Amino acid sequence: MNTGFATEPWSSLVIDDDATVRQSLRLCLEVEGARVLGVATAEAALEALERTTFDVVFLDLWLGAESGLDALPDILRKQPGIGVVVVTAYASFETAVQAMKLGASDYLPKPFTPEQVRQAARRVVEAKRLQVEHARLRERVDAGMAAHGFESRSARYRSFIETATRAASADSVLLLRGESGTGKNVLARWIHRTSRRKAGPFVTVHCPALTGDLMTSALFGHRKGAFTGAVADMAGKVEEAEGGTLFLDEVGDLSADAQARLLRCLNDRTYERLGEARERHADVRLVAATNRPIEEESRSGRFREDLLFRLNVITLTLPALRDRREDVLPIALHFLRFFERTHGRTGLAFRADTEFLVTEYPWPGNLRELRNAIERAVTLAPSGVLLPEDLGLPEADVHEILTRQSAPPNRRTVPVEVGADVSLEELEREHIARLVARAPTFDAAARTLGIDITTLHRKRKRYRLA
Ligand SMILES: Nc1ncnc2c1ncn2[C@@H]1O[C@H](COP(=O)(O)OP(=O)(O)OP(=O)(O)O)[C@@H](O)[C@H]1O
Repeated sequence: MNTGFATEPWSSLVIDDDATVRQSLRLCLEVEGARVLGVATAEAALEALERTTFDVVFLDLWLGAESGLDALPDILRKQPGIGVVVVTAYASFETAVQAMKLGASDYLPKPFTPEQVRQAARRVVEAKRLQVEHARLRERVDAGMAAHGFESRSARYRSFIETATRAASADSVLLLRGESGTGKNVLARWIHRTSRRKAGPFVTVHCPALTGDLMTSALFGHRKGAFTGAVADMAGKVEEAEGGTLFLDEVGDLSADAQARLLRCLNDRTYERLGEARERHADVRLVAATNRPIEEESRSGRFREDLLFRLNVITLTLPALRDRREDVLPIALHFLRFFERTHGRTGLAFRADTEFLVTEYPWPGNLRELRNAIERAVTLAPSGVLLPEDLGLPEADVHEILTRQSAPPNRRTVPVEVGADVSLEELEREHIARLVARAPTFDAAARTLGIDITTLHRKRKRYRLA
């Protein structure tokens, strides 16, 4: 009978050198709907973790001659974020603290009751479910935020989006490139939504999170018993994405085996689950992304050249934020309005020097860094007027940019005139100053200059014009 607290199937790895304890933990957990794998040694546990993801691990702190505490960091490295409950007959406050410091989620003293096991498993599984839910909500927030995020004043970016729109409808393999935080994940999701596969699923695989057989089985699935730890048949992400789009983030991190299988899947649309002879057909559109120079990895033999050719048919390279400066302020204002709503604040505005900083800062972390800075300011700023320090940017950069802003314009002997020995900036400043002085309104001045009103205000601030 399954009296389980979890509505979805979940799995547990029990690591204990005592077969009786393994058996009693198995019984307690199976009643709760878990699929359980029991192993006696740390080595067997690490091997199982290499191949299968588990929701919760029960780890005995005394594994014969081995110490469970020593194995704990390796377990957490194999599957970052996995919940580990440490179990021991020699419960002491110090070992508990030590285990928690090393990253354990909970502590179970021996002898335990079925109710204690159930409670410990429930806490870990529910915390994990909440994390997944949080990530899902975050993705929806990002997708919602991006609804206006493809509008642009930059001719270069607009032409990029036009190309991306054409590529989206083509149903071919796409490779998205660009620095970290330029929006490859958001673009991939948008490509899916605008493609003819939009009614199908969109499935993301973050390749660096997977290694070895675990990667192959996560992508292509496995058959029960295919390896230690394969406690049930499992479909892979390729199957999950059937009829839709499979997004491989950081594709350069694919293992050699996964690369070979993916190439075959792209070439003849077939694959097999690990440990199964049955050939399956895949109707999936592949979108891959990388922020690394994958050609170098191909030259060094880490990434198959034939797969790179296959992925590289249509490449979309997202520009860095510093290469589309005209978009920075409108996007920052978009984020400001967005976070105002989500944080229940109103009437927030950048002070003039904050606006100057937002426009001039190079944003090496691109859209992600901009979004985080604005969210931080909206969350922490004590007043409605956002100050430069509210953005939490590196102090040296802030100082350098704000010094530039407050530097008095050079006293010069040469009059600022067309054809004189002056820079374009000085000419622009002078031209805007004279036009604004004589135009009846800022709107009229902007029209004459052929720029929009926001750009005019930005330039007035930048040149410190009245
Ligand atoms: N078009 C957009 N409009 C508004 N915000 C965006 C847009 N694209 C991305 N962002 C913001 O930037 C953040 C980072 O985007 P994303 O994760 O897509 O970048 P990435 O290039 O895939 O980064 P990495 O290479 O580090 O995985 C998103 O969480 C979102 O907040």
